[in-house]
Amino acid sequence: MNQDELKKAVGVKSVDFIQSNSVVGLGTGSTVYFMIEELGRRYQAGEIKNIVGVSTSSRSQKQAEGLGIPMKDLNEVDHIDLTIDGADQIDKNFQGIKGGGAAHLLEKMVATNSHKNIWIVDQSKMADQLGSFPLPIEVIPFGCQKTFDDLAKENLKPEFRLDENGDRVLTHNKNYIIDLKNGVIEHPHILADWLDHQVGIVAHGLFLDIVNTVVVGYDDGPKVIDNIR
Ligand SMILES: O=C(CO)[C@H](O)[C@H](O)COP(=O)(O)O
Repeated sequence: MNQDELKKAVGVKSVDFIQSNSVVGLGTGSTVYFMIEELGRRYQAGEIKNIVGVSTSSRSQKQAEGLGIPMKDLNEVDHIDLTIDGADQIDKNFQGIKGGGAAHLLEKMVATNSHKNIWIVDQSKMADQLGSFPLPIEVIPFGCQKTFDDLAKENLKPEFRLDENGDRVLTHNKNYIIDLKNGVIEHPHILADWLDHQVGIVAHGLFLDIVNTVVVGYDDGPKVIDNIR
């Protein structure tokens, strides 16, 4: 199977976890795309009824609305039953890096307001340790060079993320993304704690102790790893 087929297989499989009468967080990315397509299909067929979606990006919002899935803002729901999202890297302790699509602030807010979180990934995302995927940091534009310098002083090898025109990528909230390219992250909790305390950083892509179930796409089919925490 090619990578897209693996992504589709896990996206479709993960919809088995969505129950009728529930509030569902919809992640962002090319793997989640397949999940939303399948959710829309089952919703239209009446196989899943009475759900409300909460999206993590305008892309997912538009896709879900186009499929007729009722959507609400995070402010309009008192809880989310389950969020299904992609990930950029998952280590052997099921800690993750997210934000490759620059949506990790909204994704983290939705994930931390969810009773349960499922990540859907193809096999290439599984790693022993985090870090070969650069760690995305969302920073406010005001004073961002100071924030950048602080990250550089810690030897975290920061680089502003640029688009195809060479302009700084803007997030949903009109912030910038800095990717940290310092390689293997030996102590994710220590780094996350430090980043959480830097003024000017809005959100980092370390998603620690969040996921409950991972669905991994392998050539012989999706494997569900459940009851992680
Ligand atoms: O964190 C994310 C967006 O901010 C995505 O979930 C992550 O980048 C995975 O995307 P894809 O399924 O396209 O590989």
